[in-house]
Amino acid sequence: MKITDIRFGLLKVPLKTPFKTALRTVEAVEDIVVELHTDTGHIGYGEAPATAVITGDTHGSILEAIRKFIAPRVIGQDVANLNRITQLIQGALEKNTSAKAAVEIAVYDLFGQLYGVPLYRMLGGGDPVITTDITISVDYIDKMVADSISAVDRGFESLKIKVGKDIGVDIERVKAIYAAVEGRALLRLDANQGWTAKQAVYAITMLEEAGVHLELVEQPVKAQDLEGMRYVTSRVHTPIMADESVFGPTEVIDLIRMRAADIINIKLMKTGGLSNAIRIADIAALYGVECMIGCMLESSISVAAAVHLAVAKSHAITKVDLDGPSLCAYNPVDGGVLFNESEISITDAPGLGIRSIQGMEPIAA
Ligand SMILES: C[C@H](N)C(=O)N[C@@H](CCC(=O)O)C(=O)O
Ligand SMILES: [Mg+2]
Repeated sequence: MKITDIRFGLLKVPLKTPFKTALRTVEAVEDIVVELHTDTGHIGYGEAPATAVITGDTHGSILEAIRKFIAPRVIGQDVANLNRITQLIQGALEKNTSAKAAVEIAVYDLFGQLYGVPLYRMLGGGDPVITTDITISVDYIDKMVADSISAVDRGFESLKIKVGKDIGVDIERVKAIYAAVEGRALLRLDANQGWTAKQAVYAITMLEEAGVHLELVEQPVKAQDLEGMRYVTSRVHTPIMADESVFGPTEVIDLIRMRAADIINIKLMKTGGLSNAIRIADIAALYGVECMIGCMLESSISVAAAVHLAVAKSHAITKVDLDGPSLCAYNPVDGGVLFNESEISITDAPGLGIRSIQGMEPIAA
């Protein structure tokens, strides 16, 4: 099975409700879809969101990186040589992790199709059902409490509460939500870099002393502030998770050696796809560090790849934040992984199992 062509589309799917973090507010998923065509007629699918405030990637940069640097290396390659292709993709240019991820995901999809089995089995197998949390956007306290109760009523047992806007209000936000859902859901906080190290220690300590149990706090301080991450991690009881601070395997090794976080959030759009995500899960497991699998604002195309990875690497990936498809007003994908509120399950279809994608605008190759 040889890769013969690469095609692009723009996928726009409105969100059920605006997604608000300390970094940005978004009303729709607007992602670049990549199709890899082959001489056997099989098509591999990938997807890349333009999360400029986190990865630096824009629609323009994703398309340019693939057209000029990645596609010339990938076209003509035999899908059976998976490791050679992933090396070609990763070595095509620096950074541009979302572009690399979209193409890598499509190659792994084809690799599964080549052997006629779902991707997670090619990655080592596992139990093909996982449970995700759901994000509660940062907002007025009453709205966040109502959104949290509604999520718990829909069956979510883990809530990812966005904070990082105003330290005093953040503490009140979390106390109010905890009082409303205590015993029905675990709370994870994500400050998306919105606090200083001292503010983070203050807020987390206040919540600990008030008896609010938090499963973890994600990325309390600026991405580059690894000393700040270590400062917070060493001063609170609540586990601290690194998200924007770590993209690839070498950063993960540095972070673990510094003891700058207790948990790592792996996202395919930060790692450049599955090959580095697999490395991170294996490195973390070696050091006995737990991982979360997360996503950006992505539909069920690229999130499907993250689900397959989570199933195959469940010894290392113990926490799941793959709520992108649940945040969308509808699922544009026919086939693929099944997203049913908190429960995500994989079918027996080969690769990612995607049959077609509705409502894409074609983009010239
Ligand atoms: C969607 C997911 N639950 C999430 O919160 N992901 C990111 C932010 C993604 C974005 O801004 O597009 C995170 O910070 O964990
Ligand atoms: Mg995060």
